[in-house]
Amino acid sequence: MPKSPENDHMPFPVLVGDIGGTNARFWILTDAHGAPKEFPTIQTADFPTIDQAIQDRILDKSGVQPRSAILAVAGPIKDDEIPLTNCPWVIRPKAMISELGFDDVLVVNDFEAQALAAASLGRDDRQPIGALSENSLGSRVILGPGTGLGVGGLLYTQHTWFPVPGEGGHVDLGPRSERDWQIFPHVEQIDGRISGEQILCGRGIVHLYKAICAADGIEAVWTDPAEVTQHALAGSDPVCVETMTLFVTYLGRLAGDMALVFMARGGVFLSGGISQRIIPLLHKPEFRAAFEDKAPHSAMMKTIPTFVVTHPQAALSGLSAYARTPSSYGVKHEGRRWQR
Ligand SMILES: Nc1ncnc2c1ncn2[C@@H]1O[C@H](COP(=O)(O)OP(=O)(O)OP(=O)(O)O)[C@@H](O)[C@H]1O
Repeated sequence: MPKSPENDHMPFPVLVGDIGGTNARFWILTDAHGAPKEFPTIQTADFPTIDQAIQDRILDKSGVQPRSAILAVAGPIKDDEIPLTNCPWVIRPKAMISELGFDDVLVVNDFEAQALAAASLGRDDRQPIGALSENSLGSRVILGPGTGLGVGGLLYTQHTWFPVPGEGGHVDLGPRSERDWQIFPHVEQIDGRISGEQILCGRGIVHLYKAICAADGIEAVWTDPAEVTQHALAGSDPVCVETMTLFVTYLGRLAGDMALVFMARGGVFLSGGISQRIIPLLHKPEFRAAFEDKAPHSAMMKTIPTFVVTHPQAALSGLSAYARTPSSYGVKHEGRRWQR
């Protein structure tokens, strides 16, 4: 099993990687200060193993042999073999050390990487939703609707950022308004319940759209989430407009709940593939209204800023910030760091 040395930094050059189901993205940091060396995004389907992808597209192209790797992956890290969700790649840190020449490999959760980004992103890397554009040095939350719904916390205490990976996308989402009560009986359930991820992700958009059609007794036309958002943005289909109005309402409601849990005075950050594509819809009043509608704490909620993360490689930026100044972050190494 892996060793558990805490608080020592990963030796440079460091390969940072964000390994998703569809795409894998990598940078090499040669030292703690210089700009990262960037590489084109790799489609995971193009290589049978992550090791081949790293060898062909990074090591053979770079001229720099990284000494260590920090990889962010979707899913739990429990063993020496880490399978990825939605892709046949398996991360084998021991083989990366013996065959690819690394001395040190750390594997973290993808929403931990996103949370690290929320600690370090500058003003140019985010767009405020609502009137508040500044944020204080305080705990934060990151929510990412994409293929699923990822949620991460970022606690700030004792001058240190502690990312908290969790499964917040699977909390219950309940009906609230009269219209919700008409629609929710038609939303597809998972084991008899409606979790956040049943609505607040790509396939969730289609679930919600179909539920509205069923509630109103009309025929569903669209089957792709991108079709629904495009018609909502263009105002060309009233059911799509309602779907996305309710989508941002429920996203605001859940974001507000997570802000309450983490007392996220430093703000809530929306990441994932969908948030950036629906920014005009998030700017409509419903998102913030639902976010703030948290009696008896509505006044406090009005003081919490909300942002869309616009940095194209937020997870890599978070991992890089950690690699450069590890002492600013409380990132657990135990059980997920392997050394030569
Ligand atoms: N324009 C759009 N509007 C709404 N949903 C979209 C749009 N484009 C893509 N999607 C949906 O977003 C989801 C993909 O999100 P995202 O790009 O965040 O993936 P991801 O989970 O980060 O992927 P990976 O696992 O490869 O990192 C899919 O369900 C897709 O159908």
